[in-house]
Amino acid sequence: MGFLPGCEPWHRGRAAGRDGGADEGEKYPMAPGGIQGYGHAFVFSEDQKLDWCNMLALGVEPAFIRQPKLWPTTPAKFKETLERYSAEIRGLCRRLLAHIAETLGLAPGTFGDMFGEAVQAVRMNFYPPCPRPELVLGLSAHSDGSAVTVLQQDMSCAGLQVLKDGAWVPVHPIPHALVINLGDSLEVLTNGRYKSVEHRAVTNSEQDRLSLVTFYAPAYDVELGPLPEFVTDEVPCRYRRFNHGEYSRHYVTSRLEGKKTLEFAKIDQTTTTAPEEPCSCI
Ligand SMILES: O=C(O)CCC(=O)C(=O)O
Ligand SMILES: [Fe+2]
Repeated sequence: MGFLPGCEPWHRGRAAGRDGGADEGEKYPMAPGGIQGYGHAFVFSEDQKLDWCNMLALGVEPAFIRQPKLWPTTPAKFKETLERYSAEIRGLCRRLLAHIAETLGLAPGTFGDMFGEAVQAVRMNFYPPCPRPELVLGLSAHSDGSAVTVLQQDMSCAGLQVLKDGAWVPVHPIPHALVINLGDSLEVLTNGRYKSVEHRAVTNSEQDRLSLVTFYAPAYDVELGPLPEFVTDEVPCRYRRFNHGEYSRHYVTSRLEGKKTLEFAKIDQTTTTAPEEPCSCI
């Protein structure tokens, strides 16, 4: 699979202003505090050190989350290409979730049935070469607020790293391979059996880098909480129940700071007194 032909030139050439024209991205600005459009997301203060990344972020499904004015009109096939790509990735996410359910001893349709009309968003991250890569990250450490994330990265250089056993491990691009990250929804639903992966992107001084990322998450009105199968005497309920839309809002209004966002849902395990009501799970 190519790197989304038809969309890449927009991002790599035009958005960076290197075709001699105006920066196309300025036509689709991400509003302050917004999450769709072109610019910097997760910026909440003027003195915040910005990540070395320009992103074009677009809600794709369901249709009501789309902001058509923020969809680039050049190249002409941008919309058609992104829609075709997104439909394929949507099918892939559904299949992945069915297999993930099976690995957990659940019926394959468990997540599909639960997620309703799943939310799908895409982000094209562009990391320009950075003269001092040791001073700034391309994208700060975080876990994704999705259930699964499908990531396509530039073949020309590595940049993605995952945190494994306390060390940052590079995820080297493999030709024709997609990277699948588990997101926070699955960590909550499995009561921590599966963990959302903490990851970040680093920059380099030599080359720019692109990544194309699809986030696939439950519909906003879905209530999440650990499934009863994963709550036992040995593994008590670690997350409270919450509405996914509520979590999404919390996620996009918080800085990227490791897995801190998930604290929103965590039950404090250090309390020794029994909760007044037993943990109510789905
Ligand atoms: O650029 C990358 O490889 C990471 C992107 C990422 O983690 C994200 O957009 O959430
Ligand atoms: Fe991510």
